[in-house]
Amino acid sequence: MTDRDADKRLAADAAVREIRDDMLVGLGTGSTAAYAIAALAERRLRIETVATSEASAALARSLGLIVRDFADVARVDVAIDGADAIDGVLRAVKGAGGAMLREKVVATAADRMIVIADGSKRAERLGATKLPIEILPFARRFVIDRLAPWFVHCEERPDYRTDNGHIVVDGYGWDDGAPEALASALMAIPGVVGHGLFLTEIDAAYIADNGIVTRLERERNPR
Ligand SMILES: O=C[C@H](O)[C@H](O)[C@H](O)COP(=O)(O)O
Repeated sequence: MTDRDADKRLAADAAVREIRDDMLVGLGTGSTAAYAIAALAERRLRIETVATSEASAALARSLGLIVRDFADVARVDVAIDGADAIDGVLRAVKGAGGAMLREKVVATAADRMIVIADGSKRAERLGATKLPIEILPFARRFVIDRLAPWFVHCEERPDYRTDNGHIVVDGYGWDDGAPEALASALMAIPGVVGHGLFLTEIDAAYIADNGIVTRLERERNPR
């Protein structure tokens, strides 16, 4: 296990310690979230889960966790998920694994949303990280054209579909001075179904650097 993987596991273990019997837990997607899923399974709590991707659902079930269909769920107690970049005020970019739309739904449904990460994910500025945008395939060309003013360049992921059957375009070189404006502008383009900017959803983060876990809490939750 690399140091980075060890830190992912430490952050995941710390977050999973918040989980209690009878909770409904949102399972994130990606390599860090996978450590949380494994840690949850190891604890053998009396919990149920919902998953933000088919991959996480399959992993959780293979480890013996109960995974409910989120379509039948209105709220979640705690969601635990990774991030591609997270800043000091708990704003994040997610979606390198293409799961950002379901992740945002589950994060918003959760009373408490916890990000887990190794220290490489700390970011002074979010704009240095590519921003994934999920797009209705029908609107592909139209949306890419409308995205152009907001990014230095955009790249469509080749031969790729999300669990929702959509395509993903990664936007590089974006102005992170007013991310709320970018988030609103993206969602105002018909055919954009989601994006990886998480500006208000995250309540806490456990970030592990070289074996030391730091917990960050949102001081004032504007939701
Ligand atoms: O779509 C993927 C998710 O947003 C992941 O949570 C994110 O990309 C972090 O993944 P990892 O823990 O593998 O770096």
